[in-house]
Amino acid sequence: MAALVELFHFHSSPILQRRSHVPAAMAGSGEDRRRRMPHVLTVAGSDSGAGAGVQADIKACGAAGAYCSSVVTAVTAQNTVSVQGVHPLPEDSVRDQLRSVLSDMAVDVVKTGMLPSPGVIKVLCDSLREFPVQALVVDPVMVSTSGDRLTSHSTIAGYRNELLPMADIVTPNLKEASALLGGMSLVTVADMCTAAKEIYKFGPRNVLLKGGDLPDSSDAIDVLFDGENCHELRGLRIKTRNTHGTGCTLASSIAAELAKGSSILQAVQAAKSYVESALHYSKDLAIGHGPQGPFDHLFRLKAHDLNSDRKPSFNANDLFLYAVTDSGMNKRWGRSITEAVKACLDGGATIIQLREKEAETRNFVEAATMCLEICLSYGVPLLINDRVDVALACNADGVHVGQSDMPVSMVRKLIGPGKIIGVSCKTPAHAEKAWADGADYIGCGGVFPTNTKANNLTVGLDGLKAVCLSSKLPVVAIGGIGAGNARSVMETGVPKLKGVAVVSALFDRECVVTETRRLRSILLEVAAATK
Ligand SMILES: Nc1ncnc2c1ncn2[C@@H]1O[C@H](COP(=O)(O)OP(=O)(O)OP(=O)(O)O)[C@@H](O)[C@H]1O
Ligand SMILES: Cc1ncc(CO)c(N)n1
Ligand SMILES: [Mg+2]
Repeated sequence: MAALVELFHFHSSPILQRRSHVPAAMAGSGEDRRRRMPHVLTVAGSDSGAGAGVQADIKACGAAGAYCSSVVTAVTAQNTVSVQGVHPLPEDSVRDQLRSVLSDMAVDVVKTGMLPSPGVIKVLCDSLREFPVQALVVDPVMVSTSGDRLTSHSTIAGYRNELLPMADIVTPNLKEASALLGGMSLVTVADMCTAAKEIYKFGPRNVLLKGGDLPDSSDAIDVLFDGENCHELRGLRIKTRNTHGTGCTLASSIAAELAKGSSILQAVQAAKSYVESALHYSKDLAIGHGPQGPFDHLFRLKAHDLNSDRKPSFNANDLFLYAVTDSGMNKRWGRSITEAVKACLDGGATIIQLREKEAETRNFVEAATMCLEICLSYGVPLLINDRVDVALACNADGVHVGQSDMPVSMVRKLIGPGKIIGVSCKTPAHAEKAWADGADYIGCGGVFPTNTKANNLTVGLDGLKAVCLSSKLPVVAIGGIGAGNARSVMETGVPKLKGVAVVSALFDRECVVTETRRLRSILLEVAAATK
């Protein structure tokens, strides 16, 4: 009876309150002032190929800045072709490992992967009752992507009846969700929401149904049901064969973010964006001969290496008043491109981008060469929109590309380490990728509706803030910005936001110098007020 009462009490308390609200890394008692690290314990199987399982978990947590201890439940022999063997460890060994870690090492979050038998599930649930943790993330591993079974049929009941009621979040893929629900077929996003709600009834506080294997979808769509709302989380689907271990990685990354103090939704979004970046970064990686390769969890270390070779000549403060030229507007007002550039420099623009969508290449290169000379005399960098060839030909200071232009990593290879690369981003995932690929800054927008760019999705001030908060690179806001609203943009006060980029507010006006001065004095006022 006592056990039952304890169990009931355990289930009804929000798990994130079980221990402390203070993120692990910040907690510190008077007696022990040693630095703490967010700590995830993974209870999972070993993957000899190291793309999934315990090995993936340790790397994913490491990449997120969390410590990861590991209780091994089984040793698998597997590679990029298939699973050749599964050797479950004795339940006593799993119990011993759990006790060793949980009794001593102040674990914040437990993440589970392969649990080979109902007995192991029982051992784990008992251990969690004895040593409560802040949160439990359950990845109900059942079948490998190669189709090999990683658990017995009888464990499905163990998941449903014992483990899921204790979980803060469970992360089935489509097949696992279907198995948990006795074979329900899942083909659409609407099916995924229905299934997530059904799985929620088993007792977990959140259900993340992963759509990595959703047929015919150009996006990677996951669905998060939190008991009230069904959030549809869309990411880019990266074209690669290197997706072995995405599920383990996602769950571990969620666990690490929870250990750092994030909410469930924040943790899931950060984890999804990390998986997307890692897949993108590793899409051409060649490890193994089978159909599904692993990816590089620690790509960020490499991104740092690549970027640390560079001596970036870029100063983020140059983004303060960013002028983007438009040939149509110049024509309308009867100005040459050099006249337009000189005028905005006189008004105090701090960086110039030539955006010439119609110009013939010969004329564009000539104009860019003249503009570069003018910019050099003002000590202001000149960037070229989209045309890497034109930037190279006139030796401009850099290039600005959009999401459908040449990928940043290729631009970097072509223009070399010393040049500036900017990239247009609408989402935190875009921003993450821009950084990993070696860009120098991000242009985020359209913040407001604009006529300069047709069919351009508006992200609003909230979208801008979200990108700035997640971005490791400096950001310039763009899209419908002018003297009337620049103040509201800069007053968002988000640290990475360095300035505004403008087109029509400068160039679709009678006097470019006057308009640039007007905007500059507004920006200076906000900067002075927020200092
Ligand atoms: N090609 C891809 N591009 C981007 N994201 C992907 C891709 N494939 C999977 N994902 C994402 O990776 C995460 C894991 O989902 P997935 O459905 O692949 O899990 P899984 O089948 O459990 O993985 P595994 O069993 O291989 O470890 C999800 O967030 C999913 O959207
Ligand atoms: C050990 C292990 N755990 C989980 C998975 C699922 O990807 C796998 N292939 N191997
Ligand atoms: Mg999986």
